[in-house]
Formats: sequence, structure tokens, C-alpha cells
Amino acid sequence: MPTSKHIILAGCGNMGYAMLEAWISRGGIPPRNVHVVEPVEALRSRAAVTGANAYGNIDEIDPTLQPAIIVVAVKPQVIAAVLEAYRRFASSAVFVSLAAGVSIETLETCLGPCAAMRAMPNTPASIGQGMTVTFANPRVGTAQAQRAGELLAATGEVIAVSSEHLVDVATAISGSGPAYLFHFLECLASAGQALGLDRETALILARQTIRGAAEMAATREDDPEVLRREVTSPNGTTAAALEVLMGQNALMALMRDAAAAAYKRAVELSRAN
Ligand SMILES: NC(=O)C1=CN([C@@H]2O[C@H](COP(=O)(O)OP(=O)(O)OC[C@H]3O[C@@H](n4cnc5c(N)ncnc54)[C@H](OP(=O)(O)O)[C@@H]3O)[C@@H](O)[C@H]2O)C=CC1
Ligand SMILES: O=C(O)[C@@H]1CCC=N1
Repeated sequence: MPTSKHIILAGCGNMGYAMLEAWISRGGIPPRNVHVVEPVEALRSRAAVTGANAYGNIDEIDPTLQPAIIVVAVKPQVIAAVLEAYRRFASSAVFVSLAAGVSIETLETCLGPCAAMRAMPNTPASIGQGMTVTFANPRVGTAQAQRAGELLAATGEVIAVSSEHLVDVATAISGSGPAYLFHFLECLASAGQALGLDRETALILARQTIRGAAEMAATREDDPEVLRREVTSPNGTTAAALEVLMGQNALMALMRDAAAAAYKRAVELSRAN
């Protein structure tokens, strides 16, 4: 039997669509090989614009279709109910679940014994700048792992971890991380407004500063501390600000608390599912 090239994407909301955009615009995946299942009409139409096949329900798919990979991008709270209809693919396809906190054990409870992976991506996947952390069960064969890895690599960097709980840790750092940065952007712009800039100018300054700093951090191999020190003149303006941010480890403690709260929630979700 020839190897199937078909991919099912179950759920095409924020994260599913970010992946779909990357697969088609950067990953060289022919849209005709992608089958999106999404009940929300507007999201289904958005997916169809990429050229992918779009269905409101898994039962609308050609019953003879044998997908190689099924990417599950529905909310953790509904995944068990959703997977029921996918059991028929459990003996042939590799399942890649993006759901935060949903364990491999839960996936296998829903699907029966199957090749199952967890992948924790983030929304910069849509522009090929994503970070995805993966963990696979032993049923995932070498060829399946390679094909799933290639699919995820179209969205940016991919790292495989050897312990499942590290996927929950990654959820708290890279999965949710873009939201922390977007909030930092909001905060920096708001500070600019408080000091007298209009909102539009404050956002331009904050956005380009974050873009430039992120690019520098990504392209230079120095420790971030080195980059920070380069900005900080002795007794200058940055030192004055960092005294507020770093005094008593203020931002460090806040960041650790925030990430710990995200991790705790991932663990709660794993118990609820
Ligand atoms: N957003 C992010 O940055 C990240 C999200 N994730 C994970 O990705 C998953 C999806 O998150 P996100 O995209 O934000 O959520 P969204 O709610 O934006 O997207 C999920 C979509 O799945 C749809 N859906 C519900 N039931 C089915 C079904 N039976 N078949 C197909 N689709 C269905 C939902 O419809 P309806 O609204 O009607 O229920 C919704 O449109 C979650 O498990 C999350 O943990 C992981 C990393 C990052
Ligand atoms: O907020 C969430 O639960 C999902 C998982 C990581 C990012 N978004």
C-alpha cells in the first residue's frame, strides 16, 4: 500500500489555522492533501481560502481516506468527545495532539492503542517562527516520527523531549509565552502613553523595540545578560529602570509565578481529562 500523504486537521481556530498557514505557505504541503474539520462556518471558510479541503464534520470526509497524520487542535475540554469519531484511524495514522495538558494516556484511552504524539506549538508558527516541543509514545514508528517532525518543522523550531511532563513545562514557557510578550508590549506602550506619547507613536516605539531586541537576541549567541549590560550605562537611564524591574528580583519573581501558574493549570487540565 503506498504511503498516504493526507493530513487531517481537527480544529482550525487560533492554533490550528496558524499551523495550516505555515504548512501551505512554507512547508510545501499541497493544500489538496490537507483535510480540515472545523464546525465554525467562518473558520472553515478561512481554512478553505488556503485551498485545503474543509468539512464541518469528520463524517463528511470520504470514508476511504486513509490519513497518515491527524493533528488535533481542539480545546482540551472537548478532546475526549471529539476523538471518539477518530477511533477508526487509530491503527494506521499517527495522532498529533496540540491540546494543553492532555496526556498520552488520555489520548490512548480515547482512541485505543495508537501512535500518539503531543506537540506544544505557539502562534508564531503562522509566520514560520514557532517553537514546538514534542513527546511521542513508543508506538510512533521512525517514519511516522519523521513525517510528523517535518510537518511541525514547517512552522519553526522543533525540540523533542524525553519526559512527558516537560511538555507541560514547555506549555508554560513557549506555548503561552507569546501572550506574555504581547502583554509586555502593551505595558511598554502604556508606559510611553503615561509619559506623554500618543497611543499610536507609543505602540510604534514599543513594537519596533521588541522586534529589534528579539532579533538581536536570536542572532547573537551572547547570553541575554551581555546584551542587557550593553544597554545599561553606569548610573544612566536603563540602570534607573532596571533598579525597579530587578530590585528584589521583582520581574524575575513575577515571571516565575506566572509560568508556575500556567504549569499548574496544565497539570489541572491533565487531571480533568
Ligand atoms: N492558542 C494557542 O496559542 C495555543 C493553543 N494550543 C492548543 O491548541 C488547541 C486549540 O486551541 P485554540 O486554537 O486556541 O482554540 P480555538 O477555540 O481557537 O480552536 C479550536 C476549534 O476547534 C473547534 N472544534 C470543536 N469541536 C470540534 C470537532 N469535533 N472537530 C473539529 N473542530 C472542532 C472549535 O469550535 P467551537 O468554538 O465551536 O468549539 C474551535 O473553532 C487547544 O487544545 C490548546 O490547548 C497549544 C498551543 C498554543
Ligand atoms: O492558553 C492555553 O491554554 C493555550 C495553551 C498554550 C497557549 N494557549
